[in-house]
Amino acid sequence: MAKEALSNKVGSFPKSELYTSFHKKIFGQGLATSEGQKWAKIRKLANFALHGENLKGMIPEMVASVEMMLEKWKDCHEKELNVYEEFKILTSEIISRTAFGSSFQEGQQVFYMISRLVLLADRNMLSIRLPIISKVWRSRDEIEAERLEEGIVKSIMLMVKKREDNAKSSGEVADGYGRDYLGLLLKGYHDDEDETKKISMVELIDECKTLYLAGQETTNSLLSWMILLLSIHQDWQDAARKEVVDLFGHDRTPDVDGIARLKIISMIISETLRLYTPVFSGFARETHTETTIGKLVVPPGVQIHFPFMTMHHDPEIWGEDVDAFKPDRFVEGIANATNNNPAAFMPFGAGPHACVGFNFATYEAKVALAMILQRYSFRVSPGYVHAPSSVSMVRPENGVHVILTSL
Ligand code: HEM
Repeated sequence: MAKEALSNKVGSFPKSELYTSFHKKIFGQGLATSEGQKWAKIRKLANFALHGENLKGMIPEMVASVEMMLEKWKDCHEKELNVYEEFKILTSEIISRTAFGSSFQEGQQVFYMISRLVLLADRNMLSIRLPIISKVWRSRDEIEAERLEEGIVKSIMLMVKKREDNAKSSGEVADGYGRDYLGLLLKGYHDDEDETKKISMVELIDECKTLYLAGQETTNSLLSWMILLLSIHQDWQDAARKEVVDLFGHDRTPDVDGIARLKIISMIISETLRLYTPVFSGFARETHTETTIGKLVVPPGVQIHFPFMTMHHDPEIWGEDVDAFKPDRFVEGIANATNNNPAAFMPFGAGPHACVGFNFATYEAKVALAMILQRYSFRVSPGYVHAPSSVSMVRPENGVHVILTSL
């Protein structure tokens, strides 16, 4: 039923209005929250930017970002490291470089401001706004959120201006904006020939915000939980390392062909996404007319939520060992792992709004994990305290502390 509703073939389950003014400030009218023509226009662009040859072309940037992180780890032999904080910088660096031709350092303020907005949104999820009073009085959080929003817009505008100036000085305005996401958005913004492709500055800014958030927090969560699970399950860590070393040795960097052959790591990624589903629940959808879903007749005005995490922990689908880390449940594919119910596994959502960064995230996780396994073994630090929390994503509240051993 969840898949049917998310597939939304007849347009019966559009996304609901965002919960609070805080969420509106985070996502604006970006890809993750828009519908119809507006969504289709940007989705086409994002598909082009994040798939195929463009995606393959991003692998050297992913590798370079991981190398930067590993360079810092050189003095960490037998020391404790909070990989959650390390991956926060890594995933920010990767999305900054690949989508915006920038760097973590340059985008640092935007990342910080977006994370702060996410915290405020979570804190105010259930706060009630009184219609008249809220017009004249704003809470401290609302005032801070407004300042943050202004700051984010300002920083993105600076990045946009820099790219426009570069294009002008190169003399190639049409193609000089670049082929990354920012370049494609700017081309759309300056497109005077085709009204259907034209993008407004507000849309452009909302898309940048969406990608800064969606492209960073999610993969950070995946990588952190994966390292934790492999620290606990040393047999799987050894198996994954063997696979990597057989393919790339201890110092050859991962390439496209090799990445496609990382079967054990693919299984580990799936099992991690099942146990610690970063996006634990999709955006709510809402019926606008009476709609039939499966055998259910849903009246108009009903909000539908998609608890991906709960679906991934249903013993009827996954068996009695549902809570155990068993990557080999995916060895024969998703249909086999889900007792012939593949729609029960949807860490990246389903239907037209399914994650546009699915391949990007998978490449990123494989490249990072492979390069770490080539150089280090790792085990859980005695200082680690297990505290998964769900502030926007399923994240480790106290970080993931491991002890690294150089190989
Ligand atoms: C492990 C990593 C990731 C997970 C688990 C994940 C999960 C998801 C899920 C479940 C959705 C659908 C939400 C819904 O339908 O309500 C989604 C949508 C989206 N994701 Fe991801 N995501 C990940 C990484 C990324 C990355 C790296 C990017 C960008 C580079 C990205 C960009 C987006 C965007 C823009 C959407 C909205 C798509 C649309 O509505 O058309 N995601 N993601």
